[in-house]
Amino acid sequence: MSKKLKIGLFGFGVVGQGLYDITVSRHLNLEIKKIAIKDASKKRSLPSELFTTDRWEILNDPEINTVIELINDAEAAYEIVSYALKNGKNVVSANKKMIALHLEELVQLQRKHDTALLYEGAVCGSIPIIRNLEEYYDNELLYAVSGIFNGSSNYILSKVFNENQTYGDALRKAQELGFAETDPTLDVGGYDAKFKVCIAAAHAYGLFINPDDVLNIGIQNLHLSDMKYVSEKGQKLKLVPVAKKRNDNEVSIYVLPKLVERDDFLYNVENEYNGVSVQAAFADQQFFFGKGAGGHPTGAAVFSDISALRYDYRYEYKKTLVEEKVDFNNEEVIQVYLRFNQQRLLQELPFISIDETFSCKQYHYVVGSVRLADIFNAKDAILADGAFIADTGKYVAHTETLAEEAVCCNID
Ligand SMILES: NC(=O)C1=CN([C@@H]2O[C@H](COP(=O)(O)OP(=O)(O)OC[C@H]3O[C@@H](n4cnc5c(N)ncnc54)[C@H](OP(=O)(O)O)[C@@H]3O)[C@@H](O)[C@H]2O)C=CC1
Ligand SMILES: N[C@@H](CC=O)C(=O)O
Repeated sequence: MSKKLKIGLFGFGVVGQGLYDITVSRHLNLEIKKIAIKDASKKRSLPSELFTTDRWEILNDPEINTVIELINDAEAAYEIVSYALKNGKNVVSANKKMIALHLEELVQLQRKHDTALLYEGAVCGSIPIIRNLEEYYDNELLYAVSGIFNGSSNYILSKVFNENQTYGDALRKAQELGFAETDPTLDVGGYDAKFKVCIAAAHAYGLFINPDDVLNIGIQNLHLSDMKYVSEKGQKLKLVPVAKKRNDNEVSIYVLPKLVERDDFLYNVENEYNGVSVQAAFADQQFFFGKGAGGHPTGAAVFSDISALRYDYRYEYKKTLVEEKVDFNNEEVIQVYLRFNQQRLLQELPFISIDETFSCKQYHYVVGSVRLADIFNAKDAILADGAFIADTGKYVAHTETLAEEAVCCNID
């Protein structure tokens, strides 16, 4: 027999309303008792008695056993979620920024207070990736989790490449459709994808990472010359977060635009759709595809978490408990395309090797190998130059191997 859920809902925006539509169309054993919002003067589609601007009406109501947190303010969300967990309420949240910034502590709170926090909707909207990483890949050796994790930037890239829309128009449309974050820099700057991949890494590898230590550069400096380069090569450009094993003990995590070949599953992922590729030792490559943003797709993931709470489902974070720990670092070497304006940028971003160069009056580009740590250190300079950097996806031997080769060949 499933538990009756008495719900306090925080947020009645794109996702909150999407979730509400789903709950009224499916008859689970649950009731939304109160909805907390911020602006009391906004017109609502439901009776006014259902709404409050006082969070304590929900948090201190002993009848409410489940809090659904769907607000667009990560700091307030952290206060609400941690208070609820400490006070015996289970929580569902879609707030990837809040979760990624506080995950380790939120896991401790769940353990200490015997409460559950579920957040499938926080990573890739409707795609059920967290529960799969947690349960299905429980004992599988995972080499890599990567893909398209941000619907807004993918929507923008689809519109500018396939429909000749301007970047600004496409971004505005993504905002109108409710895909973009309140601050869209989070989307186009690769922060949102970074928060999501950090959460995924906790379930894939048992790693709690400070997102500030992870490289993220997005599509914000995309220029016509970059689009020309990509199209001439018959490739597509996607914003791709990567979490991959370098060896038994080390994991690399980063977010960069990526040049994608026609035979890559990501090539055909367009608009607000997301795609998650899991590379596992025995299952080999698997690909999950679905809507990554929007009220109903995200609401569906939140609804599935609510449904799971009726049966006391919780994440066990099993991989954080194993003895053989893995570490995160930025030592990986990748091949990148870098289009830039000022030659001095190459002093800030030291290339290990250069495979292709081009120069004209307006701009220059190089294709070559570079350490993630060096891109991380040069991030501000890259963005200030107006440069655009993208992972070519071409395999590069690890730094140690390159260093060994340099010694063999007597290269400095
Ligand atoms: N949009 C999407 O496709 C997806 C969004 N998410 C995440 O879901 C969350 C909600 O996003 P979304 O629905 O798009 O956001 P919206 O901006 O559409 O809605 C935000 C809601 O939060 C309410 N709110 C803000 N601050 C507070 C507060 N302190 N107390 C109570 N209510 C508050 C707002 O109130 P009011 O109505 O009064 O303004 C509004 O109802 C975010 O964390 C987002 O990152 C996750 C996956 C997909
Ligand atoms: N802004 C996000 C919303 C879903 O997480 C996105 O565009 O993917």
